[in-house]
Amino acid sequence: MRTSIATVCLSGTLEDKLRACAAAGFDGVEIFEQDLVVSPSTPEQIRDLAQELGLTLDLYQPFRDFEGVEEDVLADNLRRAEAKFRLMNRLGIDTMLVCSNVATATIGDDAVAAAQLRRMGETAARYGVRLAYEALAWGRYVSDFEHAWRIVELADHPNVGTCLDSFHILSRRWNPEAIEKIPAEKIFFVQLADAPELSMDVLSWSRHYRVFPGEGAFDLVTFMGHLVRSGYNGPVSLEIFNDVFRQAAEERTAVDAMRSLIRLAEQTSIHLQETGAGETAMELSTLPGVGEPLGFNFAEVKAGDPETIRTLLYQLGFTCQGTHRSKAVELWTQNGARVIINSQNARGLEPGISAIGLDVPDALAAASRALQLKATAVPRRSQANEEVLQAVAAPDGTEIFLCEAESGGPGWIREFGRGAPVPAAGPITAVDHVNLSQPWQHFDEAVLFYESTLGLTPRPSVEVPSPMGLVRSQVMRSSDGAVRMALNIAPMVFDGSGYPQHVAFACSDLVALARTAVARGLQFLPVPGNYYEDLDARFGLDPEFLTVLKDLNLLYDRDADGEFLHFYTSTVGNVFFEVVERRPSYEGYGAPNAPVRLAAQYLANG
Ligand SMILES: O=C(O)c1ccc(O)c(O)c1
Ligand SMILES: [Mg+2]
Repeated sequence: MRTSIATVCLSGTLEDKLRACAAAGFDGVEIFEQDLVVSPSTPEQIRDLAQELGLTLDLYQPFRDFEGVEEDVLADNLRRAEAKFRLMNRLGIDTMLVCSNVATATIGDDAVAAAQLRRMGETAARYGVRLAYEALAWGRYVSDFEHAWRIVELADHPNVGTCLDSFHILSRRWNPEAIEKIPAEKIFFVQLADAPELSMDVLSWSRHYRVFPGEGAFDLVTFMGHLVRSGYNGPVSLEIFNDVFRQAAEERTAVDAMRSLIRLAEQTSIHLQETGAGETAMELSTLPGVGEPLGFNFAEVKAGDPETIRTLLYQLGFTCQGTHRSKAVELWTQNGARVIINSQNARGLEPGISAIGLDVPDALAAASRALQLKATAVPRRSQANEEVLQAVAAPDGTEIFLCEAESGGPGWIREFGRGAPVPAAGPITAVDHVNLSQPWQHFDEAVLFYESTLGLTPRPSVEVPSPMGLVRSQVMRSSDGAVRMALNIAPMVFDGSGYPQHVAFACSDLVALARTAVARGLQFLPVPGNYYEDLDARFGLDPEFLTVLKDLNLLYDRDADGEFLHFYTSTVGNVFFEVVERRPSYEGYGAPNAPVRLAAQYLANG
């Protein structure tokens, strides 16, 4: 699959955009006219830069409001088109996108539109230019890709073909199956965009809310399946009009874009296999398949001064297993819950979650997959007598260690203390989930990253009101729930990196644990009295039980699967801990309690 991307997807100058696209690994780009018009570079300089960067210039776009017009308007449109053909010759671009007329068309007659496109095609042919006619979802007379194709068929000129854009097709709920009826050689170009389900006029939806494939609600895998079956083998190009991407760092957006295409190619390949497609012209590269993660191996907190984290863990019943042989790193455990406190090169650093270890079926395959999906490798030094661990960095900077579970505990434990696991009994059994906050502008990117690299499945996102604004929260989990990660939008007043994140531990007896913690001086996140009155009104709880909850600052929820008890510690630096008890198979996260937690933290942290 030849990958391409429209320059309109990115921020910066045209040169910045080209460099970012090349660095992210795209084969080519579509030049969006406005980017060229505002550039001080000559067309020849842009052509040379693209060549230097190894990028093909696949499309010049858009040419607007050409067809369905009166003869005098047509003459002017042809003059305008010819000027652009000359420009395209200087740029070395051979395909122009012509979108269906939205503004100046007065004649809703296919024969007229076709005849006019044919005349444009005749002129284009003299410059070696091909025209890719695209139905805009809000076109005056032409808004359906099958209609655009009928006009192209009527125009019957070798230089006139069609451009398919998944947004215009799927936003209007046109059936993409009909793509297979278009001869592949008449599909001159293909643009891909995803979008979230929104109810608004289609033009605003298209111009502001498009997202990369996999980040929205469209079924692009099925769309791609029809495209590949048609025999098309040209560029597959991302064309994403999105207000956020237009102001985000272009290098990062381009990587997010590339990741989405790599992932889509893999999914399409699997889909085609499953539906028995056989040989296709387009080759789709796949990735090492990795099973879902099997559990949390560890969570790591980095802290300049480890003392506050040590105290919290002790109060929660953890035991220190000792320090690492060669590094300023400590291991604290309680049954299957392992927390590493890392104070290497961390002078002055506030405590915060720095790494998560996951047990996966095949660590090397998982790391290779993540790297091919443009995760950043984490440079690590291992000594002769140490475990070699695979690690990649997520876009949010969290290091993800890909480990393999071993009976008797991970091998790396032997590098700590006296080398023998300290049996740490206690009601905490394991890490239940990890909650990572994301800067708002990178939320979709984070969801796509964790979904595509780790094989976690996103659950529907929820919005939690807080004194700092609405916090979007999305849980990603493995199907058996052994790995659960919640991604939260950090409210805008924070820069994301400094917004508290947390590790939640699973516990078999929360009340007993809370009592031990109180006795050891743990600072709980205080829960307001109003909450307990509301809880009683909602659930009609046994008064004695309600008193226990209230005295210990415990939160409670209940649904058809069971009951949920949990509490939060106070925040130190950028991290706090939660302890949860699922009775017996409650699957949620106490969503009704999330606003209470956020408001209490707002008050406590100022
Ligand atoms: O919004 C637009 O005008 C516009 C322009 C060119 C395209 O390819 C497109 O899909 C939309
Ligand atoms: Mg388009």
